[in-house]
Amino acid sequence: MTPAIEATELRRTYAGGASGGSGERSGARSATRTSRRSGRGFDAVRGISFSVPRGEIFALLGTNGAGKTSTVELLEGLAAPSGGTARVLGHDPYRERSAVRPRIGVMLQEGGFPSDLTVAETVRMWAGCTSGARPAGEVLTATGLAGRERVRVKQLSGGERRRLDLALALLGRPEVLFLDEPTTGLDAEGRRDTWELVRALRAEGTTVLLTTHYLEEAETLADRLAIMHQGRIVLSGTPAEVTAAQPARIRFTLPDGVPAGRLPLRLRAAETAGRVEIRTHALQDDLTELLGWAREEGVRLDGLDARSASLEEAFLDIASRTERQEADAR
Ligand SMILES: Nc1ncnc2c1ncn2[C@@H]1O[C@H](COP(=O)(O)OP(=O)(O)OP(=O)(O)O)[C@@H](O)[C@H]1O
Repeated sequence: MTPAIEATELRRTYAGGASGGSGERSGARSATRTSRRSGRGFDAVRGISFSVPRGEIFALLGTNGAGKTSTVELLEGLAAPSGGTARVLGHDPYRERSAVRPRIGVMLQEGGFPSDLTVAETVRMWAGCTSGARPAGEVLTATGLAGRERVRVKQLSGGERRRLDLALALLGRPEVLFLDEPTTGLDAEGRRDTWELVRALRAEGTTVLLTTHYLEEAETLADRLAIMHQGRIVLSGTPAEVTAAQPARIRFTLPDGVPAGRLPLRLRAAETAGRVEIRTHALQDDLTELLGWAREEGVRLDGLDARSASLEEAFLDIASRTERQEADAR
């Protein structure tokens, strides 16, 4: 079966470079810009490949300015790639827009509806442009906006506007749903409601591609994810695979008079003011060895804490590692 979404060596270059000219979105840091400028302009997306099977939730993560929105816009058919190919439901989303558009739902970062319209009017207007639209009540209930129909868009809170964005994206019963930072601005409850809704959509067979800055969101929601940094995918896989690539951590405090140098050699440890941290890819073996050593030596390991890496650690590690590599290259 053709994947719902397929990106192959996808590239996006903004003409004229990213020197703060008109039309440029904010978010890039100067170091990032320098390394991504080429003769043709600014390389926001630098040859990325991934595919999303039907019915899967796929999350694109990345630092600010990594190229997530630029990628999603190519897949939505809002711009033509500068290189490589994008396929959505087997079609080119830019050239075959009329075949793709009715089958996808798009929630942009900024909805930009007329702010004087009410919620009900906005949904009606949108439904008028959507073939086979769901009843307004259904999408408003699904997104927690039932009862807010008569409120003007300008009177909605930021979180309620995100919900309205989502309601509109759902109107056409999309087979593929693109969600660009769907829960930004939502409170904890709103975020959880959105997660439940996205899971329910997956259960109905909808494919979802989302971008997010909330690592917990990707960890709990995504079947697979990719982490972008400076226009490239630097790590991808299931949340478990991505975190497994990172070392686990064992931390404890040694009693006064027991230097970290007395630990078994295998447990290469970093000590700061008595607190020891061991980073390891063999958590069980190293923990067993450490506990055996402590027992034999009669040493108490205060505040002992052993844990696998989280997605957040994987993410931070990637960001700092690539920044170090860049600094070295400069
Ligand atoms: N129209 C444009 N012209 C020039 N540069 C642009 C334009 N749009 C985006 N960029 C630059 O391309 C890079 C990628 O931007 P993009 O918005 O895709 O990143 P992102 O990963 O979605 O970031 P964020 O998490 O901050 O939303 C950034 O450095 C941005 O400044």
